[in-house]
Amino acid sequence: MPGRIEDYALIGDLETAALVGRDGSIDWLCWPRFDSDACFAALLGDARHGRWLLCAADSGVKVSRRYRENTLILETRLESDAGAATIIDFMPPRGNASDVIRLVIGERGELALYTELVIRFGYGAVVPWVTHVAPEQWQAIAGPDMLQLHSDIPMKGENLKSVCRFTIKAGERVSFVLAHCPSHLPPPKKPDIDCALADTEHFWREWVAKGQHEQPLTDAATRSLITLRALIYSPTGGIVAAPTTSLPEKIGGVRNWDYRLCWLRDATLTLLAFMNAGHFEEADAWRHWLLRAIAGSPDQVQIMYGIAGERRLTEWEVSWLPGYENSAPVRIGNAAYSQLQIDVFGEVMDVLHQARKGGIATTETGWNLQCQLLSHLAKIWEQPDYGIWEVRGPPRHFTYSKVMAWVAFDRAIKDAQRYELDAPLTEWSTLRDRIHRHVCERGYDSKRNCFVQSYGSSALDASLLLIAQLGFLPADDERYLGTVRAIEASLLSDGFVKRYDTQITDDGLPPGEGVFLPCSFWLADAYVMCGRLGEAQALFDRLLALSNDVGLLAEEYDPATQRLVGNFPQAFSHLSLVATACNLAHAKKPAEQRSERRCPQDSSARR
Ligand SMILES: OC[C@H]1O[C@H](O[C@H]2O[C@H](CO)[C@@H](O)[C@H](O)[C@H]2O)[C@H](O)[C@@H](O)[C@@H]1O
Repeated sequence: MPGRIEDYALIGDLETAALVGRDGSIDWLCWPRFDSDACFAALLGDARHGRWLLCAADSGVKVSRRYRENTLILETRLESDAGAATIIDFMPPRGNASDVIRLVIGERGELALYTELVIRFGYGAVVPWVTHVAPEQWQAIAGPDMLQLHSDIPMKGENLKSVCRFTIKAGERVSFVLAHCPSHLPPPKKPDIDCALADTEHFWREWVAKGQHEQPLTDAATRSLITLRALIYSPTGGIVAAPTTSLPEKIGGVRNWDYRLCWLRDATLTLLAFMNAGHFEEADAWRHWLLRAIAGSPDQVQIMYGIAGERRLTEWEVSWLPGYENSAPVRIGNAAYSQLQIDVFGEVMDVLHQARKGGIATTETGWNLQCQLLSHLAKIWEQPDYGIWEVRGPPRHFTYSKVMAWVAFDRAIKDAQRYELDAPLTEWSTLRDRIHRHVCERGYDSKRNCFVQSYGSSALDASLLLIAQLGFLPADDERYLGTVRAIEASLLSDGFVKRYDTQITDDGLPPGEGVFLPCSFWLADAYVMCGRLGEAQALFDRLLALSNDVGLLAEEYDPATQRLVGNFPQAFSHLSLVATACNLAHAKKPAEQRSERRCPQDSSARR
């Protein structure tokens, strides 16, 4: 059985990532890309679906973990009366080869360790052809893929696995390097482990140091930024929402989705987090990714793409995997890619607006594309859509979608005015005002004094917490304050926020899921906006306490079982953490709405 979701830590090489359990088992790894087939899929089944275990051979050994400071290098310390050792797990940022390196260092006395490598390509289905090239070198081949293992100690084949029990003494080191390469090419050379470790450490420390922020970031925000950076597919700048598929939003349920894709929403919000923390390089790379991905006819813009901008993301179910703790189905691809979600236009315009303010150059082509997107939005904003939550029930007029249509025109107008860009300003301004009236008339319930999830509905929706931060209404507007109160009264579970009530809203799925962590951060942001700083800090602290021992968060949390649920680690949760950390850092000054947020490099001169 796989571990609990919070038992996993992330390592990655900026093109893919692996999950390492507290028990020393790598239970998830898709190679060579985030969205490739997994060769270790025990996470969604069991050891027979592929994993790589490296752990103490005997029971009674204490385990503790941490990341080496400001890096993605994982250190798992094993300790018993007999001895102590540390396992260092890491993936060097991708060069010519892609490696998982596991280095065991004996520190005291002696410890018995055990390793077991089970390679199953094709999401746990395909048993490879394994050959013994040299005493300490193995190759596993199936179709297009080859894995090569170099180990300092001999492994032996046993029941379609490679296994070894060994002892490590104080001062000794044992290393394992597992590399992926296409099976038609010569296998890569074994890297120098010390150089690879030093380079990896240098890469991450340097990246962290590049951020420019007015106040020092907290450790939690830094860990979130490192996690977000690890979710960027470096060759293209595309960002996955999470490195996993089908970790359930409810254990045993069907709300299991593939997140190894690039959502415009999640990616733009990630970019806002990076820009808040002064990381502009990634913002620029993603802006280029975006312009390539959405290039073409504006009426064909999708809400998500593959990491290289692929458009066909057909969803299918993996019949041979039982799913995480039997939460079936396991899905690959995501049918939501063809949905209309109007908020995405607002998110894209907002991030491009923030990028310009951050001094990231805009091109004429980029601005033309924005203008075309807006002329398309002008035609469709009144249509019902599937909303930010991508409901699989009927489309409707989601209030948040319309608010974001307002955001789209608002930000473009501001850019056109500030940077003197060519634009139909009168037309856009008229439309912006019309959308505002539309939302205030039809998305607002005057009897209950709150905005509602969709026009005509009585349901509430946590996305409406963003209304003030987006600049749609001031935070002291009675309608906004009433919405915050209504959400506090109806959508809280153990003080955390559900995105909506799955018993009331027909989202096309059986009801029941955890609290959605980004929404809980939004409530903390709303408290900041409303001047309720003590409550904001208290909620933020409670949210931080949900992160696991190495600072990672899933998409959701189940207060009943006190477990993290949903895909892991989830960009949406971590980017929201960074945003709230920044809001709290600025909270002593008047709260700033997102539309007016200052950027460390804010300069209209740098276009
Ligand atoms: O629960 C329904 C939907 O759940 C997923 O969407 C959620 O995750 C996305 C990526 O983080 C996020 O952008 C969206 O706002 C969330 O609701 C899933 O990907 C959908 O297919 C599914 O319908």
